[in-house]
Amino acid sequence: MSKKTTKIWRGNVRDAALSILLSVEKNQSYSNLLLHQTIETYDISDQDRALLTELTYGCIQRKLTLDYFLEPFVKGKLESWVRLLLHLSIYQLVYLDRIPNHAIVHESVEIAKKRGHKGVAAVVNGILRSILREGVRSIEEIDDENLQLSIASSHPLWLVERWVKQFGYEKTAEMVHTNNVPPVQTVRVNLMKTTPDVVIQAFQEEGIEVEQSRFVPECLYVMKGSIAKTDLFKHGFVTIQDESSMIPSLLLDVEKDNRILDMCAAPGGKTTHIAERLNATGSLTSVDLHAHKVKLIDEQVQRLELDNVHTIVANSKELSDILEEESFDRILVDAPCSGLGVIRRKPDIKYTKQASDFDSLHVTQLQLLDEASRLLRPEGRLVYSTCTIEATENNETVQAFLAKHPEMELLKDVALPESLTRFYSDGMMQLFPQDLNSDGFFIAVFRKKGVSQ
Ligand SMILES: C[S@@+](CC[C@H](N)C(=O)[O-])C[C@H]1O[C@@H](n2cnc3c(N)ncnc32)[C@H](O)[C@@H]1O
Repeated sequence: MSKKTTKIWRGNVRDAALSILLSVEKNQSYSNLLLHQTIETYDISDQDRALLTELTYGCIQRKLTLDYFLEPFVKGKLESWVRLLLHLSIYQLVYLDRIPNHAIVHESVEIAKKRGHKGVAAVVNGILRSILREGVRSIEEIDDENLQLSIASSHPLWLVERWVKQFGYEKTAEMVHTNNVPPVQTVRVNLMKTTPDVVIQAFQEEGIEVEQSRFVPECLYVMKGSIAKTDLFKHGFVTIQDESSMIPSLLLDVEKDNRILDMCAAPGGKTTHIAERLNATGSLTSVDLHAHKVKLIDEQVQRLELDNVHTIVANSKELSDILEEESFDRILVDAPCSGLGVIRRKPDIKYTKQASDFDSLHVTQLQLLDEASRLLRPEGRLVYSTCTIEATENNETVQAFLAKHPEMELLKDVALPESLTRFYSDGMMQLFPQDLNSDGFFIAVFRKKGVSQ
């Protein structure tokens, strides 16, 4: 079976979804970025965008389950695009009930003809008709508990086994199932300009339903409506940000005249949050390695009308070459990490990470923390955060850092909203996606001991 053409089939949602799935499979880009590009190139109508998103994310999220359903019906080897086309069809047959079965089969056969030839179309037709006749096999018949969880939730077995060892079966099961549930959008209210009550009222008048979080006071859940095109967003009253990502800035305990450093700042979610909590007399230096990413911080700073942020393009592992040692009251290291806490937003991550990635990230994270300890003044506070739940990058990075830096200690008592205190213990906070229904996150809070100690 050979591929005949990849010419764009304008307006065709399923062909568009297939082209995204193929690019993700070839590691060409992340699904969320491809989705935006494909909506443009395929000229997908407004009403079909939600279906395109659902098909794309659904097939990536359920890849291993779909393969498990497909396998008994396949004789011989299938080309990647044919297998992904069958995933797309099985996904619709099993998980969506608004599209009639005959329409699903018909459309898949048409795509097979267009991308391949009549022979491929006959194979696709035959497999789908057999599935309709016989049904898909049960996952419950898998004996091994971890393998069953891996197939049911479509997370690679090695990750499931690793997490069961680290967190136990129940926590892992809750986490992998939550990873397949779409997140609720959250926004952060810019406290420098307004209050949550005023924003809730203003959104209500525009027909947008939001609810205030009981965890982070400036966080609102968007229950109905879209935020990105509202005036409140354009004029900097709110920022779209996951709730977990708001917590590191709370834990930084910003005081009005602080000199603050954000060492891994782009695209600026936490930097702008810190700046919103800082008085005009305080200052915030925000650093990132990449110029194009620093531009994104500048854009957000401008939108939010913040005038206390100074951005720098630099390697934060070498910042003491350009910034004065022991000169910052607060430092945030929101480190590069494996991102295993954000699988709900970027489902492709779970198939591409390897254990060796955790080790190399651990080294980078330690180098960044080393530099942070040089730049922090005695009695200053350092917050370390990642959006992963992987121990190598979290607890183990913290322990290795403490072992090397006797001048640093974990802060056991911190001010937090009451509803969050149960997640904080011994200077650290590990959030799973199921805890606040938000990203999986890790945060550690350090203090540099005073000169007399
Ligand atoms: C987790 S992201 C930061 C997210 C950001 N704090 C926010 O809330 O929007 C990590 C960032 O670290 C940056 N980074 C990675 N290595 C770096 C280095 N050596 N020096 C400075 N920035 C680095 C990456 O470019 C990336 O933007």
